[in-house]
Amino acid sequence: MQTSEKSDTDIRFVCRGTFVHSTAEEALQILEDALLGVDSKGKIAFIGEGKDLQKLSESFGFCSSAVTQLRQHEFFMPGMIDTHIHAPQYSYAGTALDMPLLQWLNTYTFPVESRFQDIEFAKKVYTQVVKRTLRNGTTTACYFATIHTDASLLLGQIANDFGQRALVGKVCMDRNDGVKYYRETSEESQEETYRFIKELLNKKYPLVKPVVTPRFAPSCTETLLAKLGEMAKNNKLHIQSHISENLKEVEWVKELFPNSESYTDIYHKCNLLTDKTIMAHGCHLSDEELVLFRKTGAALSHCPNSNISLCSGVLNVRNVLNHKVKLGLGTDVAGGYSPSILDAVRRALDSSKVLTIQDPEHKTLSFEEVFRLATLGGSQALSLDERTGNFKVGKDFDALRVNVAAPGGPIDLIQSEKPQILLEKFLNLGDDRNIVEVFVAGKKVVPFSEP
Ligand SMILES: O=c1[nH]c(=O)c2nc[nH]c2[nH]1
Ligand SMILES: [Zn+2]
Repeated sequence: MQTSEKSDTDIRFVCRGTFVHSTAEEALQILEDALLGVDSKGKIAFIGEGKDLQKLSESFGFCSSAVTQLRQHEFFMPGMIDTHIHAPQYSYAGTALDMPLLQWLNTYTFPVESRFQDIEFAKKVYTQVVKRTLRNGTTTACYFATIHTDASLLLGQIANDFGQRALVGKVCMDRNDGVKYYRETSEESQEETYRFIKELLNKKYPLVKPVVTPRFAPSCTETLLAKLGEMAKNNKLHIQSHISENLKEVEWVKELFPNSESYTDIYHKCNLLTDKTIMAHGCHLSDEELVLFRKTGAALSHCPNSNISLCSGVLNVRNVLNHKVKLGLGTDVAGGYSPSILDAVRRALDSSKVLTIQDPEHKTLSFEEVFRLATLGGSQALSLDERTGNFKVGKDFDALRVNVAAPGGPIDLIQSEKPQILLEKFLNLGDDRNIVEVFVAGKKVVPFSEP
């Protein structure tokens, strides 16, 4: 039994049933007939066994009749973590997947992102993306916005209003020869990033924080990258960017930064690789670069839908894990066409199988391992694992109540199944119809409450 030190914590609610989650030791730990109590601050106060109901209700002072009992085919799992998503690109998700990265950015992405100076358009898209991801079980999202400070602040406000845990980044880019009207001067980028961070922190949103966001090395001069590194260091901020997604991009980076040893070295020299850094993709990183990630504590976001959709490459997740680099999953909307981390789970499994087809020695990822990437792995990658990622006393209760046999849902259960099979079916076949409730920091955020 796990309990918090103080037994006089006010209990907000208690649930009883099956809980599945990951730990450092076990990719899948199943707690059957467990009792989990959430305190008035939204934190997990205790996790015990159903048979100890009486004892727990006495020491924590809750009424045993007020316990919510999960039904058959239901379980709780930790909320899923999207470690890389472009909120503005949700406006064209599901389209524009017919060209490689660099052309794709110039043809679709930059023209669309430039529209977000229109705050009404931003409000519409950002409300939709926050609602859609929450419904799909994303309790934490690490968002790229655009270069527009006020619209980026609005994204933070909308995530806060709907109760999603989020890191939000105002995008920085002081070079863009492809689409010249979508870029800032270096001074603007620095000043506006400073304003963005200050204003967002001043809001004191409990779950929404800023993240320093150079788009990627080709969009930024070395001067800007170094200034952003300094800003992140002085204010102990999160950092996000892209790295080694596509081979043409890697070649281009070599031309733009001839004095750097590698793509990773550029970010490293500018103080942008820290234990609060998350870099998307990394499909073409060398082992030496992975060693540098490990040394600095920087993390990778694996975005398999995007990597396949834009024909960028296939990340060897097994190799990343063997290098002990922190790793989470990302949808990378809209290079990835799906806003659901369940889709990222499936594409990660498919990608791993493709690697096994190419090399039978490759050790395919199991669904349990990918489940861990979608939850605990994501929280570690974002350095938020003190707060979220699994069910541990003292962490926030970020959770999905899953009903595998939800009426009208996509899964037909022929017979009663063990929790491990229920989870596997949900990961492979489930969708938002199976996610009957979503909790963030102990607050029910789905179904949405009436305004
Ligand atoms: O998948 C991606 N999406 C983007 O918007 C982007 N910008 C730089 N590199 C990128 N990769
Ligand atoms: Zn991206």
